[in-house]
Amino acid sequence: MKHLRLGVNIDHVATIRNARGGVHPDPLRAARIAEAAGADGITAHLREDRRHISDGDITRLAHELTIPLNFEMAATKEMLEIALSHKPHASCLVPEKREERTTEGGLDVAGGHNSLQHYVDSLKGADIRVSLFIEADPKQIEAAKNIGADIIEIHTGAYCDMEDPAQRQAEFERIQKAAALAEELGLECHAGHGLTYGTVAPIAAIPTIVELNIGHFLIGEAIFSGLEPAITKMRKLMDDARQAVA
Ligand SMILES: CC(=O)[C@@H](O)[C@H](O)COP(=O)(O)O
Ligand SMILES: NCC(=O)COP(=O)(O)O
Repeated sequence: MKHLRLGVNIDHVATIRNARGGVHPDPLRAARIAEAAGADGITAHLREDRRHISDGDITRLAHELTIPLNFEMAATKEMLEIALSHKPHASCLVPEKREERTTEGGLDVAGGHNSLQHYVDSLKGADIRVSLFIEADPKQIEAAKNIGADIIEIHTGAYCDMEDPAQRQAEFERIQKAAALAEELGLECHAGHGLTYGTVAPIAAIPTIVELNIGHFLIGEAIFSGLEPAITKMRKLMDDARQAVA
């Protein structure tokens, strides 16, 4: 059974910092705590509007982290230049709409692959692993393979938000099939967005998923329990779910 990695997304440490300006709380300090608590990597999304993570945060993370950095970025010239200057372990291309509250869906790789090809090639040319954040849709997964992505990250937001059990089960099965297709095509499969203690186990039990990226819930939970205990608990829920299917 493949090891299931946990990437801790620290964006919302920066959200809290930015509410007052200044330097507290520091996302890099959160990243170090995450590592001590068993995170395998750190994810940070430098949004075009800089609503949370800043350019300075990315510089510090890229230079000071001892675990891999997954740099989430829109497919823009500005972000590409930043990625190429820091050479993170991986870059995950995500769709971005300035007015959205959070990432609402996946990239349309199948419909717009010509525009993404340049970004995939440039990042890979700099030895940066390329991930595409997409919906659990076979068309998108095949398109990701065709443009040379190394990884897909399946958007789990809809699965997490669905309240109707039948609908959630249907979305879960779509994710399960998508993860199997990714493996068949030789793509590494990650998943994330909106995952919580309550929703993580079924996703963690999908054997062809090798990494989960989790942020907003963990940072919120850290207010009540502390960051290290919140991550330790998430890690245990993931490991227990994985063990149960081994
Ligand atoms: C792409 C993704 O799922 C995360 O980076 C997420 O977007 C971060 O949080 P916000 O959407 O709130 O910026
Ligand atoms: N790519 C998903 C991610 O990094 C974390 O999303 P969330 O847990 O903050 O919703």
